[in-house]
Amino acid sequence: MNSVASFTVPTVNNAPINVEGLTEKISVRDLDFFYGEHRALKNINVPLYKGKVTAFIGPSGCGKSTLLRILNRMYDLYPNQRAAGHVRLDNEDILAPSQDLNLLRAKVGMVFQKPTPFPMTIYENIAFGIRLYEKLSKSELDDRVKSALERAALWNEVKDKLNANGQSLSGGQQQRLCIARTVAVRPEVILFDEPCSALDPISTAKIEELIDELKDDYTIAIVTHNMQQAARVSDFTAFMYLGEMVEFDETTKIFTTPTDRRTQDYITGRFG
Ligand SMILES: Nc1ncnc2c1ncn2[C@@H]1O[C@H](COP(=O)(O)OP(=O)(O)OP(=O)(O)O)[C@@H](O)[C@H]1O
Repeated sequence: MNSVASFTVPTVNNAPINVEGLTEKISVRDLDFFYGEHRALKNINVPLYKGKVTAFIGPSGCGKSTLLRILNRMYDLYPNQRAAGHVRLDNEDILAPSQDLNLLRAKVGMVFQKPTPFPMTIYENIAFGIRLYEKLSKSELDDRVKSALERAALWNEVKDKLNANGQSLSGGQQQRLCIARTVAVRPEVILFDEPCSALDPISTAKIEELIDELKDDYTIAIVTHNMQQAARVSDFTAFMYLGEMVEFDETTKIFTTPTDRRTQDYITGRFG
């Protein structure tokens, strides 16, 4: 963790501080995670900077998805899964038992590997989530649905068929629908877990463009196996190996002059 050293203590009295003008939106500190007895994450320390995209890379099984699923307490849905340590969102520990999970998941949205539209209309796919959190008038709801679809660069393709089933869209459109659904509840952080792995190159390019646009308003984390994608979309990159955070740094640094030999070997395709 040599190059990450300057990032590991960016708090003063538990308050986020600026590191070279950056604000930590999420601070992961001394985090362990267990599937039953299996310790899948070991002493993870990493910041997610506000308004930036952070990519998580590393060989299969190194713990990338596990880490992402902790950031909105998704693991809480499963027995025998346990996190220990600290994850602060705006300085509030989201691992605290008192954490309101609905509120947390409204603030920290997630887009999965496989597009997962609900078996309902395009309109309802978006409106459904909004209604869980807010009571809006019909016209306010219409406006919100429209702006979420615009934000996800899907409006022009679906504006004349909002009553069609969401599952009738192409894979790439379905993934943008899922992004619109996430954006519609106005989260502060968006987690992308290999969002393009089921998509063709054109749809992938659209999602990458979208991520680039979204980062102006959201803090973004993305798990990807695609090194070019990590290099293209992210500002910071975290390289994980066997449940450990090996190196975290600016993406340009990770891809040009990584500090750790294992990072170098991974990005040059020597393993993984
Ligand atoms: N539900 C589970 N029960 C038990 N162990 C699990 C479970 N999910 C993941 N693991 C283990 O935790 C470790 C980390 O898995 P995780 O899925 O987070 O890795 P990953 O880096 O996202 O992998 P991939 O790139 O293949 O998706 C692995 O050793 C995996 O076998």
